[in-house]
Amino acid sequence: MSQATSGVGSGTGAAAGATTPSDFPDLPEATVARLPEYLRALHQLADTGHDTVSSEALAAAAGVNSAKLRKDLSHLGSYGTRGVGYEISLLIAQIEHVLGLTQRRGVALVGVGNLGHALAGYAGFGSRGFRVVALFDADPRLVGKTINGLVVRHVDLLVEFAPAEGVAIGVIATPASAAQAVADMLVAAGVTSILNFAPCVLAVPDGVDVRKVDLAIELQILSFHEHRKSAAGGAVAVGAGAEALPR
Ligand SMILES: NC(=O)c1ccc[n+]([C@@H]2O[C@H](COP(=O)([O-])OP(=O)(O)OC[C@H]3O[C@@H](n4cnc5c(N)ncnc54)[C@H](O)[C@@H]3O)[C@@H](O)[C@H]2O)c1
Repeated sequence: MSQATSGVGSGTGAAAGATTPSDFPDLPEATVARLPEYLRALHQLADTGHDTVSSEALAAAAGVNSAKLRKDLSHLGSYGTRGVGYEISLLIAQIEHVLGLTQRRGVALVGVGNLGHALAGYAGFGSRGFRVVALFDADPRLVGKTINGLVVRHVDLLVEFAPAEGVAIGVIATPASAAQAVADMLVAAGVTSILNFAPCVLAVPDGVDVRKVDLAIELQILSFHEHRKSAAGGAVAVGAGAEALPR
């Protein structure tokens, strides 16, 4: 099993269409996590009429340093051309190929409360290679409702319907107390990739990948940096914009 918290994540040597993820068995996880950033930046550059981009400009657009970007892309066999840079369309095709984005993957959302409802209507999935194909919830008041053209089914039907709907990735947006049971259902339905928004650790069998998104963790990390900055500045314990918690 692999479980990770997100926070993050041409003059090409290898032809884009000829590569598969198994061609890159040693691709570092940190590089994989940065590829979507490069892809986003490359699409933006292509949309604004650019054909080529220097490593410095692409690195700036992706928010990384250019040495790291060149190293990342060298793992894919992309070295750019001196004086020209990377050919944008080729690099897009290659990164999409490595990330397996050449086919649109079906996503099931489980839990369509505040967060799940918002995710169900998120246009960014479609434009980035994903399609929400099924919605599940346990609340009888939600079951049968249509959200963004999809009918909410009872979660008890997940194992039956997920394979039929071509679900490749399950997104859990239920309370933490329900998340493990939902993960078990997704696994029973043959889903091997799970994005977990619930604040808990999931136990899954080998071969199932779980990524966790937790905005509170990101805020806590920022809080640590705020805390350190105020300590360095000799400020009082409660900094600007902060309020003491009740004891
Ligand atoms: N990761 C983040 O950054 C982040 C941000 C906000 C919320 N969350 C988490 O996301 C989850 C959802 O938050 P929310 O605000 O949408 O809560 P919510 O209460 O509005 O929605 C939860 C939904 O899950 C459904 N549900 C409960 N048990 C279920 C089950 N066994 N099977 C299927 N559906 C079930 C409920 O009926 C409800 O519709 C919570 O765990 C919350 O802590 C995470």
